Amino acid sequence: MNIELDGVRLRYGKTVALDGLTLNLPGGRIYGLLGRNGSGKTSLLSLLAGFRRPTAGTVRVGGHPVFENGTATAGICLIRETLDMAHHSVKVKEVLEVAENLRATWDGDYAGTLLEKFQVLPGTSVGALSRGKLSALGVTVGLASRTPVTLFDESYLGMDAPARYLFRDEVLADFMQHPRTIVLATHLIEEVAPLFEQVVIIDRGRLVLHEDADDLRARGVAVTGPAAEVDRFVAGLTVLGEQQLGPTKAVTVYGELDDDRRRAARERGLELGPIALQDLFVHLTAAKGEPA
Ligand SMILES: Nc1ncnc2c1ncn2[C@@H]1O[C@H](COP(=O)(O)OP(=O)(O)OP(=O)(O)O)[C@@H](O)[C@H]1O
Repeated sequence: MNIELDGVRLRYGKTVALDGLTLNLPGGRIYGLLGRNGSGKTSLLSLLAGFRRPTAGTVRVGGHPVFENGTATAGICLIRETLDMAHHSVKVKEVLEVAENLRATWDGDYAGTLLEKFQVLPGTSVGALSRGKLSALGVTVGLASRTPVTLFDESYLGMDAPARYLFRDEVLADFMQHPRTIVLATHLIEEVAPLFEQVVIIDRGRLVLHEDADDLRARGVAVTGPAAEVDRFVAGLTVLGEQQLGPTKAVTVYGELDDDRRRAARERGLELGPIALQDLFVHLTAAKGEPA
């Protein structure tokens, strides 16, 4: 299901959270939504879920405006860091029952399997869950809803590393079986970056880029080899970071290398490798005076 934003502006009183955002996200893909603190990610996802009305511009999902449109929002599931809907006395199994009643696409067996994998007991009350287990319940609801548009807003914060890896693997496996539009807003970029087909970066409410993840990765390169050779090779390039271990140095640079430069690197015994998406993100969103 396609997501389309046209000239979207969102204000909270005097604060402009989103400022003229125009974006077209074709359906059936996994998107990474990246942005620094306060850049507008949660605001954007709230608009997509129909929780808020844009101050200006249009938000359409599957071709339809979403605000106050129950038919459209039935196919959209937003999972935030904490479960919005659950009072602390409600039991886990009751949360799943509510989700089942809300979503025609709900898969109860899959929800049960996920709870087992995340080791969350159905009889536990929500208030008794640890932060990580609460997040696990949230992502269980998000995945088992199988809504055509599923939005995860930092929903796995608080989960330990094995649980986060489980979440990542489940997103991929379930997406392959049941393709849909998934948007993941995250600060743990490298952990989930392998999932992203396309990346959207926003900063101060404005679009910085919307690009294929592979094209974005190709915007930078890691150069590794003998320190002196590496220094000579990267002279004049935009260096994002460097690490040295004994005589070997690894430098990440911003900018694509043409074939001649790549050949020259090989002739000097230098290795060229992919750069972390997180390094590019830091560079592209660095404020004046910050390391980029
Ligand atoms: N309910 C609100 N009332 C007033 N201002 C708000 C409200 N919600 C968000 N804002 C402001 O809107 C801007 C965007 O916030 P938003 O929560 O969308 O950013 P974010 O990218 O999700 O941030 P983070 O990564 O820190 O969660 C910020 O300046 C924030 O202070």
